[in-house]
Amino acid sequence: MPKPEALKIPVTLVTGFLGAGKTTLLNHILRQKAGKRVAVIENEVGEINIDNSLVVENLLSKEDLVSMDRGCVCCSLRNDIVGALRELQSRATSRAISYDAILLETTGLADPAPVAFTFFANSWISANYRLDSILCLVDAQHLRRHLEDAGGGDVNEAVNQIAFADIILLNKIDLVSAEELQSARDMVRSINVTADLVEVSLALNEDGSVKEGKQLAWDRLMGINSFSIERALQVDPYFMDSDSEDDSQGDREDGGNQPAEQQQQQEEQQQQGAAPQAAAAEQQASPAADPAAAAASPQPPAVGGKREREEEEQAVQQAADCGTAGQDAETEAILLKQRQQQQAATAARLAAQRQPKRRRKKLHDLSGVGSVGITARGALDKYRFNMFMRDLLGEKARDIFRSKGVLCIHGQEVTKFVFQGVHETICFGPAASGWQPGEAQINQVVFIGRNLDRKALAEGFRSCVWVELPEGWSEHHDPRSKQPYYVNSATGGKQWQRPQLACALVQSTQTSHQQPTALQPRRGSDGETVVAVQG
Ligand SMILES: Nc1nc2c(ncn2[C@@H]2O[C@H](COP(=O)(O)OP(=O)(O)OP(=O)(O)O)[C@@H](O)[C@H]2O)c(=O)[nH]1
Repeated sequence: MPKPEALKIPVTLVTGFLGAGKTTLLNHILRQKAGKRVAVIENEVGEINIDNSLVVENLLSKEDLVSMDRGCVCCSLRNDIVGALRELQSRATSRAISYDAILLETTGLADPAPVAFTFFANSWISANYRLDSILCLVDAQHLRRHLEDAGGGDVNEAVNQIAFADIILLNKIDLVSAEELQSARDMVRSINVTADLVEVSLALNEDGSVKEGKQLAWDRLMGINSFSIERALQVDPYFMDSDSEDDSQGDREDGGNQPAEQQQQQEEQQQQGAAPQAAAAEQQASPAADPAAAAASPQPPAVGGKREREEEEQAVQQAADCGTAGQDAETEAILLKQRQQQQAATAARLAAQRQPKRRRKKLHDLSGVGSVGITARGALDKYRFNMFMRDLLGEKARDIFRSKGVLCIHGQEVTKFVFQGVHETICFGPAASGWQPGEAQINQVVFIGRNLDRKALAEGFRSCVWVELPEGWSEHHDPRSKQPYYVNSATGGKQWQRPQLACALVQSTQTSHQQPTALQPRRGSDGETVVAVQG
């Protein structure tokens, strides 16, 4: 039984290309909270989830975060959205709390359309949740590059993300000139003319306020009810068509444990034109499902041909006219409800009218684009790490869309460091909160990009692990360049090159999950210190 719209939990879909500022925005929203209980669903493309720990510190409880780490939500994980929402629901029930809002952060490579579609196609989700808005972060500094060659596949997801957005946050305006900002603005508007466009710089000041751009108040972003199926259909006429054999699996009260027979029946029904989403949307549209709305709206919503559409448009116009005449809150609530019903009716009509044709099979061809996650135990030599990143990005900044990690630096082991890279722009500094009790002080990095060489990256990164110098040698730093040099106390000799003895014997792992368990210095047969990675 669907809940009345007002009782459904609003879900904000946060999209935006890799590194555009989605997690930063989440933290900005979570810091404000405005007395609300917010849950977060994270989906990261990287093999190691770095963002979780960066978000969790702003949540009321760790339990309010669910991760979907098995892949990109738009390609393979749509049923996982059902699973994630169910997980949050069961955690909330066991703690006797309820959520005022849910933020769903997609990966930077996700197409928002199939994710949004799930909120209408799945009857359990549409009965309990409503898609409040699609909020897209755009990186003003890298937008042109992202639009030109994001992903390298047939579809540029950066374009899709902007096209489907209800609100666009043109972010990082602190990093661009006035001309570059104007050009970014024009590029965004050439893709989406209707979205609310807000220019911001979300990198926060010490006090948590947003730098430069306007303060982004909670109610500018949350609970704004701005998602519109009509607009989504304008962007993609096949929005309401499924592109996945799996869609039906999550579309049940039992969350997906339906017997095969029943499933087959459902598929047959779909083939006969009785699309379940149409029925669900119709049910949602029916005032009978919501007594308050029924009282407010004596006429059932129109579902059908041109005449009904005209009636709908008239009703919308009337509602708008009433609104401009300055109505009280109750009337505004009724008008809002009518709008929602009309939207649902439109969705139902369009879904019922169209032969249930599968949405084009995913063109999200990310061939050559992937992620490499690397774990290294032992504190890192800061200088080597800097050099490694400098050389890597100097050579491959165009292909490495995103890099991020959590690091333990030699000599500063008590501090948890975070590094964030978007192409060649790198930020490095202490994390907002340090290592948690029981948290392993290990280095974890993720590189996301095109044609990544896993072995070379793993070897390069692990060679940055600090290892003891051989006896008699000490490390010093040039006061100007900060470059380390080495002094042999026995001979008094100095050299820039680190004494050869300390070389890491690195094994690259097949997957990031296959982490080395220990990194222990030992003596090599020739007396050299080597570091053996025990996998
Ligand atoms: N200068 C500047 N940096 C920003 C701004 N917003 C975000 N950043 C930085 O950009 C980097 C990426 O930000 P994230 O919020 O992690 O981006 P994201 O979209 O969540 O990244 P992925 O989840 O990996 O796609 C971080 O180093 C942020 O601190 C901004 O307005 N100005």
